[in-house]
Amino acid sequence: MMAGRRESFCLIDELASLNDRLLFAVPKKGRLNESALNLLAGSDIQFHRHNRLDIALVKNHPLALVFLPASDIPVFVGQGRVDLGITGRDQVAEHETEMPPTDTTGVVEMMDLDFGRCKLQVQVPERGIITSPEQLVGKTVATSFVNLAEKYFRDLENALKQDPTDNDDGKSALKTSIVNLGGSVETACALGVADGILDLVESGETMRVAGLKAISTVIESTAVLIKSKHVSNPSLIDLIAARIRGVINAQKYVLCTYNIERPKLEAACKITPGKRAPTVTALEEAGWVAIQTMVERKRIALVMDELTEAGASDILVTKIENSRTA
Ligand SMILES: Nc1ncnc2c1ncn2[C@@H]1O[C@H](COP(=O)(O)OP(=O)(O)OP(=O)(O)O)[C@@H](O)[C@H]1O
Ligand SMILES: O=P(O)(O)OC[C@H]1O[C@H](OP(=O)(O)OP(=O)(O)O)[C@H](O)[C@@H]1O
Repeated sequence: MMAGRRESFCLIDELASLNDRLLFAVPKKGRLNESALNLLAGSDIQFHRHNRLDIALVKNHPLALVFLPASDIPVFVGQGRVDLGITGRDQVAEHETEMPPTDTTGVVEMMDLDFGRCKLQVQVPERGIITSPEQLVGKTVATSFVNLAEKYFRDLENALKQDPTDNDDGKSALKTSIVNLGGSVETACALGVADGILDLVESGETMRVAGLKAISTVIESTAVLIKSKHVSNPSLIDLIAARIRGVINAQKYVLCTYNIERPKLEAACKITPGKRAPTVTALEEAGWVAIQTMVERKRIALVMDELTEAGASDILVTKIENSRTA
């Protein structure tokens, strides 16, 4: 209790002290929280968050972080109440299905952040008789993505109505009912709440353990940086975006250096073309050059094999701490 009284920060006081600070929404919990915070740390956005307070002033920029559920971030940014945000593309799509963007509302996607990769998939019991989403028409589907589910099944229902090959076994008149669940959606079929679900899949482990299989993909998602259509300080937004891009590129690429005889240079450059072009430096030893180039981290083992095959030697791979590239 004493600690609570000593640290008597409250949301209203913090809001009053925001002045002209740009507001940046960050997922307050869940799957995107840790990676988003790592991205801010890598971008040198320094803040101290008081216990339970969902606003934190950034020490080294005229910026304040607002910690919100990932699903609410498109609402705040879309209305221009918050300038920037990190959330999933699936959450943006869910919001925009309910509230289609206009010239002045809705969000602008600035950057793919390369984490939080998952698919929103229609799933049904593995041992059941349903093998296609059309067979779910007229049945019950549980999800946290009610707007995307409504749209997906309304579109399916309309397509079935218009299908001339449909010998109308009654499906065309049917309406699929969508049940809104807050979480643990994968339990809905086993517990008799729904015939199928619409839920996120990353590794597939949750789906497998629940005895479900995917029969269709509604959307593929990653975390994205979004901005509002009413940004107050575009130069600060650009600075923050450039820093975040630097951190992402540093995570995505490694620096590869190697030596090669000049006649083999052209073949080697085809293997490692770099982001713009490889840096080629003459070596003291006649006929040899050194190459320095950025390579996608996920391809580096294959690239090293191919370089060795092409005659490269002294291949070194180093981590990039940060970067600014076009
Ligand atoms: N298994 C996963 N792998 C990768 N990304 C995921 C995964 N599950 C969710 N995400 C991404 O993280 C976002 C937030 O999902 P999460 O389940 O963490 O929500 P949350 O903020 O905890 O909210 P709640 O649990 O209240 O629905 C999703 O919209 C999606 O973009
Ligand atoms: O394919 P997987 O790697 O198993 O991940 C998929 C699971 O992750 C998410 O749920 P989360 O664990 O965040 O909890 P929730 O069910 O409460 O949303 C999602 O809703 C799936 O249930």
